[in-house]
Formats: sequence, structure tokens, C-alpha cells
Amino acid sequence: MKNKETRLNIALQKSGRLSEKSFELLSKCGLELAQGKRSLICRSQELPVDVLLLRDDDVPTFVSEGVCDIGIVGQNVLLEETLGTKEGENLETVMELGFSGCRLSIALPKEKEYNSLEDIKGCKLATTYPKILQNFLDKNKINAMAVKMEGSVEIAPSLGLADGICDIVSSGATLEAHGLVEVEKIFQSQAVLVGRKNMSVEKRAILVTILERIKGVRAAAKSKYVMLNAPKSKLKDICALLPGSESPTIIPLADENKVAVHAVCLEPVFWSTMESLKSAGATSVLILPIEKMLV
Ligand SMILES: Nc1ncnc2c1ncn2[C@@H]1O[C@H](COP(=O)(O)OP(=O)(O)OP(=O)(O)O)[C@@H](O)[C@H]1O
Ligand SMILES: O=P(O)(O)OC[C@H]1O[C@H](OP(=O)(O)OP(=O)(O)O)[C@H](O)[C@@H]1O
Ligand SMILES: [Mg+2]
Repeated sequence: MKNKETRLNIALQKSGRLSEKSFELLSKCGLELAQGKRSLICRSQELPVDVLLLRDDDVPTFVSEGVCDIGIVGQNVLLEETLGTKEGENLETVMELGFSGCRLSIALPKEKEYNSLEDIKGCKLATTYPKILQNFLDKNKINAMAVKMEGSVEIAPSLGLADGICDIVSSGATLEAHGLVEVEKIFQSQAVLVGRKNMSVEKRAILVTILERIKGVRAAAKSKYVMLNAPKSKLKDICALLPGSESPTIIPLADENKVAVHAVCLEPVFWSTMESLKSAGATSVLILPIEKMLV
């Protein structure tokens, strides 16, 4: 009998703040996912990978229980779901993904005076993250109460349900719209790839392929391909200005006094860099995006 193929199961958020970026990342890694309209599982033809679509809060449990091998989740949810449980012992952060950056903060109505944490003693704070909040309060020896809400937390103070909140802040626009002011940042978060610690050798091999591709996608996103022409006499100065470039390719030109320089720059190339290149004698400076890169 033929052995069952080993496939890596990945848990992704079905819809929400993480899902679009997660799908985009996998797609850039060559994992085009065939998904029916209402299907909660999709298969990749390119690699032995299946993707399960979940609520983000369920991602840590699915991975720690071994239903999925890896998953994408915010560090805020990962910490909330694993604080004080055995679940976290099976899990490891495999890679920080650099998107969905946000912070968990305490915010109070703008009328309330705030000088230090002492001012929230005895307060009721509405939050979706009671364990992270309680942990922060305990560490700072502040006696305040966490009131659990599943969403729309910012509305709680104006309805008299709480004195303040502890919720996700990114631009701060939601706080402002609800007359709240951020007074303490308690946790900085981004999306991570979380994995189960004891994975089979076969599954780990698939994971390594995906990790290498993610590294390539992220390196390509930051990098640029630079092409320019340089007078031979200025070549050294011009090459020194190329940010994060290992060893540029130098190509002869019809004009014997000039060469073409092609380089992969692993750091951002700003307008100011291009202006410096021009001042140093470079002409026809072109900056091109890089689609894929194996690093
Ligand atoms: N405004 C924001 N800016 C950046 N990242 C955010 C923002 N809001 C949330 N996030 C991040 O995205 C994650 C998912 O947020 P989302 O609002 O989609 O969660 P949710 O409503 O709990 O979703 P689900 O329905 O899957 O339970 C958060 O846990 C956080 O890590
Ligand atoms: O500081 P800001 O940029 O305003 O972002 C913060 C808001 O973003 C998230 O909500 P989201 O908009 O995802 O809606 P949700 O409450 O339905 O999850 C979070 O719960 C905050 O309410
Ligand atoms: Mg959720």
C-alpha cells in the first residue's frame, strides 16, 4: 500500500486584519491556494501544504494540539491564549513576520487626570486581553479590574461599563474617535509564524522550504536592482554609495571612458541616495523592483 503523503497544515485567520497579508505572503512563496467560496480548508498544488481557515484566537490551540503544524497569529493573541497555560509549552515562534504591527495599551477618557499607574487603582478596564492586562497589573502591584469584552471595547467607558480600556492601538484614530487617551503601552505586537515544537523530520523539511521562501520574499521586498552609468574615473566613489550592495557587476560601454554598473542593493534606495549618485557623476540611474530572491 502506498504511504500517505506528508502534508504541512497551516492555520491562517479566515478574515480580518491578518488574513489578507497572510495569504499574500503565502502566494508570494508560490503557494497558490485553491479555495472554494465557503471552504475552510484549501490545498496547495505547488508544495505538500494544506491551509485551514480559522478565527485568529483559535490558531494557537490548533497548533499546540497538533491539528495544524504552523500558523500565523498576532503576538498579542498568542500571549493571551498561552499565558498561564500548558499550551505555550508546545509552541515556538518560528519567525517574526513584520506586518500587523500594533500595541496593546491602556486608555482612559480624556477628561480623566492621569499622572502615573497609581491613577488606575480601583478602575474597571474593559479588554479583550484580560490575562495580559492582569499580568501587567500584578507586575506593577496595581489593584484594578479587567472586564472581558470580545470587541468594540472602545465604547465601554462612554456607556458606563468601565472606567477605561486596554485594547489594540495602531494609528490611535479609534481611541480619538471615542474620546480616549492612551496612557500606558503594555505590549508591542506583530504577526508571527508560530509552530509546534515536536514536528516530524518530513514536516520540518517542508517548513524549512517555506521559511527560506519567506526570507527570500522579505529580502526582495526590501531590495532594489540598481542600474547606472559611471565615468571610469568615478567608479570607486559611486560604488561606495550603493547601499547594502555586495559586489556590483561592471559592464563595458561603447564610450570607453564609461562603464555600466548593475547592483542588487539590500537596503532601501532613497531619492537622496539617487541624488548623491548623480552628484558623484552617475548618469541614467534606474531603480528596479525585485520580484523574487533566494538568499
Ligand atoms: N489596527 C490594527 N493595526 C494593525 N494590526 C492590528 C490592528 N488591529 C488588530 N491588529 C492585529 O491583527 C490581529 C487580528 O485582528 P482582527 O481585528 O482581525 O481580530 P478579530 O476580530 O479577533 O478576528 P477573528 O474574527 O479572526 O477572531 C490582532 O490580534 C492584532 O494582532
Ligand atoms: O489605532 P487604530 O488604527 O484606530 O486601530 C485600532 C483598532 O483596530 C482594531 O479594530 P478593527 O478596526 O480591526 O475592528 P474590530 O474591533 O472589529 O476588530 C482594534 O481592535 C482597534 O479598535
Ligand atoms: Mg479574534
